[in-house]
Amino acid sequence: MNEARVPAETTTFMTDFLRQCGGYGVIDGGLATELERHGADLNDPLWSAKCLVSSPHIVRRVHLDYLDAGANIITTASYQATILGFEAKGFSRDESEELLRKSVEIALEAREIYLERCTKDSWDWTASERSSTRLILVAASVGSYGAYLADGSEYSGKYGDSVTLETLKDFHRRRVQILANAGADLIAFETIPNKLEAQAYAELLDEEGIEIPAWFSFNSKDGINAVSGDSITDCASIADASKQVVAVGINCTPPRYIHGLISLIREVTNKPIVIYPNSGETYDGETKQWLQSDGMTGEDFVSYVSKWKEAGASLFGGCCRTTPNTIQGIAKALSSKAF
Ligand code: MET
Ligand SMILES: [Zn+2]
Repeated sequence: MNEARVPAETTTFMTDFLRQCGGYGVIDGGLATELERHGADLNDPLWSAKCLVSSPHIVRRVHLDYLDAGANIITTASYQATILGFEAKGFSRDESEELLRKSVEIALEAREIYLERCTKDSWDWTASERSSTRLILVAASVGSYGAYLADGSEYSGKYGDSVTLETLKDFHRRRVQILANAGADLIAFETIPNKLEAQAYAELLDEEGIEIPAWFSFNSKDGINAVSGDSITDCASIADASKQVVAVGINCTPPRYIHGLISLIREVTNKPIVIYPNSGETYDGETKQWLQSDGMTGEDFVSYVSKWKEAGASLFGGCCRTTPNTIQGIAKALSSKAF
């Protein structure tokens, strides 16, 4: 680890942000599934990144809906945006890189529109003071190699023996560089299925001298391990060891597993814990449909947020199939508690 290159402000980036927000941060909810609710057809290897090409206005609209719902952090539509993915669609290398930048630009634009609107709408001094101090971060989403494969392997984490640490680093390198230089405040490495990919991200951040911080967020389907079977404590330890990682956690995982996972992660790190579960429904890759399963519903999910905060998490949002309503519920639940 080349600590000399990690800016001093990176170390305290998230704790400073959380302090300024009153101790916790609200993240947005599902982006891709919300784009679908707005009529986007994402049945495509690019998934949500398809909208960067076909309907950037819907992406901006959804970012704005989440800001209106109370989110302090919005994540870009770059989850499944990759240079190889765009090239497979016939875009040139330059055009592909431009589309990555565009994902960040749309989110920055939404933030600007939102803040401007707040200032205009404010009718008294108190309101304008409040809106001008509302902190909003743009997190550039990076989905896993498995997400690019678009074969559901971000939910198995099994890439086969031919995929090595170097394969993963080479796959993500240019994409991470571009997103880091596009004006985002941090990188959200999301739905990380295994240790190998976490290690690849940690090494990339270090070797490429990436100047913005990052969070690492894993997914689980048993409440103990990442989806690949690697233990969640091993995964979180890799995140803990990277100076540029400012929060560690779980996303796109059923709400019923979250409490236990927070406790496991807390055993190996003192970094802020980020959680943004999915709605608890399960995705059937064959039929391409979401199925309601037993356990918590979206409403229960919101009522558990304060428990998750007590267990040690400090950044809360939603993943697939959660909506601006979910985020509004989370924001309300947190603001009504005296923590
Ligand atoms: C499969 S997890 C997807 C995460 C991404 N940020 C989204 O909400 O679209
Ligand atoms: Zn998800």
